Amino acid sequence: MSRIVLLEKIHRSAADHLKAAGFTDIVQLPTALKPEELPAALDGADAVGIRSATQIRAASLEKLSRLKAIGCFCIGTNQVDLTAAAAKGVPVFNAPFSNTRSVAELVIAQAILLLRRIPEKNMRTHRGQWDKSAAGAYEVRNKTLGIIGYGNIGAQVGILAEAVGMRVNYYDVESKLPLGNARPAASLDELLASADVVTLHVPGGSSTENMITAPRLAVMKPSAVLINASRGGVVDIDALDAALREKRIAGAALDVFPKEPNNDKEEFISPLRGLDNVILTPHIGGSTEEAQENIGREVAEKLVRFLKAGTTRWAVNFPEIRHVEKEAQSRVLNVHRNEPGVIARMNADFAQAGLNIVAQHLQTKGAIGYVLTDVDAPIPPALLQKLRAEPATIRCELV
Ligand SMILES: NC(=O)C1=CN([C@@H]2O[C@H](COP(=O)(O)OP(=O)(O)OC[C@H]3O[C@@H](n4cnc5c(N)ncnc54)[C@H](O)[C@@H]3O)[C@@H](O)[C@H]2O)C=CC1
Ligand SMILES: O=C(O)C(=O)COP(=O)(O)O
Repeated sequence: MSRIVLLEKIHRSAADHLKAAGFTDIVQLPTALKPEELPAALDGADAVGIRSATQIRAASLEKLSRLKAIGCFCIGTNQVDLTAAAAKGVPVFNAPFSNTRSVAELVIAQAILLLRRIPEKNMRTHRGQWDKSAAGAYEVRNKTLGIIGYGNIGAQVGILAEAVGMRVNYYDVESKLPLGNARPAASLDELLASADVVTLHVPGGSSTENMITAPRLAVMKPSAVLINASRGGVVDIDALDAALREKRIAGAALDVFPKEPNNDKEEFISPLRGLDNVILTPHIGGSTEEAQENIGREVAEKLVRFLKAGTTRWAVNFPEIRHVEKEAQSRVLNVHRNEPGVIARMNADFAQAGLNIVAQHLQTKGAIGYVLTDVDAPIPPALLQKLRAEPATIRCELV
């Protein structure tokens, strides 16, 4: 029976779904793990569930030889080395839409709070000051929202922003169909210069690392505010700190940080702590009851389908095979290097063992080939060994 380890307080809906599907060996841990803690914690694990904080890089994957699947119980997957995982025959799943709305609602709330200077007013009122003044406080109506990254979250933020009367501009590296009255900007700087509220919704990783630096912040209006609920590395935090302290921009709301604590015992360290015009939240953009319950169920279902049937629909790094139940007594899962002749040789091995193939499902993605073969007989251990010994084989197992 497969062992599944769930980290980072994944919602109980995940364990409930896994148990209902017959998986009883479930280990649940409340925190993220550091790379050096992974081998011991995941010893014997067939699948692991993480959220955004646990980094699974190539070096860790090398040590996790039994691991067959990774479930990211969130949207972002930049915390996993997707290429290294695919090369080890490990599909990675996520929940690409489940917390979109939660992030979009938070961003709209932050836009309103920042333009009304609520963070400062809140701090002052807590300190006993009665700063009843309209100076520098604005409605969001008729203001321009600049969205960087017009994907699932960015587009939904745009729709909600129009509902409160904002004009919406967006910038994306891909050509995107504008929703509502949103308008694409010709360049990042054009978008930054036009916006009263700038909000970031790009993926993390090397392509967006330090996308917002001092020269980019200098293009923004002094009255504008910046919201980042994407990934901490997207903004050069020292440059932002300087821009805020020198009042070169009016405020910021940050939900994500270059360095985030792994658990609630570790202190959160940031130069932005204590600034009155900044909203800081502990990476809770997607942390609503609704989103977490949905995510738990959705990713658990993907893991169940993979562990029980080998199907990989919605895997983010792997050839996708649509869900089909086992159509015969045995199903052989084979991950291999995508090169000519592999399937022919494999099928010859089945034929030599006197086995008739009932159904076969093949997909490839880049360097990786993936095939499920259904046979109406038990698979002899010698055949399994032979298939595993094929030079192009990365992983070959019964499901
Ligand atoms: N704060 C939180 O709790 C949460 C944060 N997130 C973060 O939000 C990110 C975005 O999520 P989705 O909208 O679902 O992803 P998505 O993949 O639907 O959209 C990302 C968009 O960014 C665009 N993009 C990529 N590189 C770009 C660049 N250099 N410049 C401009 N545009 C670029 C893509 O073309 C795409 O349209 C996730 O990758 C994740 O890191 C997601 C959920 C919760
Ligand atoms: O969904 C995402 O990408 C997020 O950033 C949310 O991460 P979390 O599950 O809250 O650690």
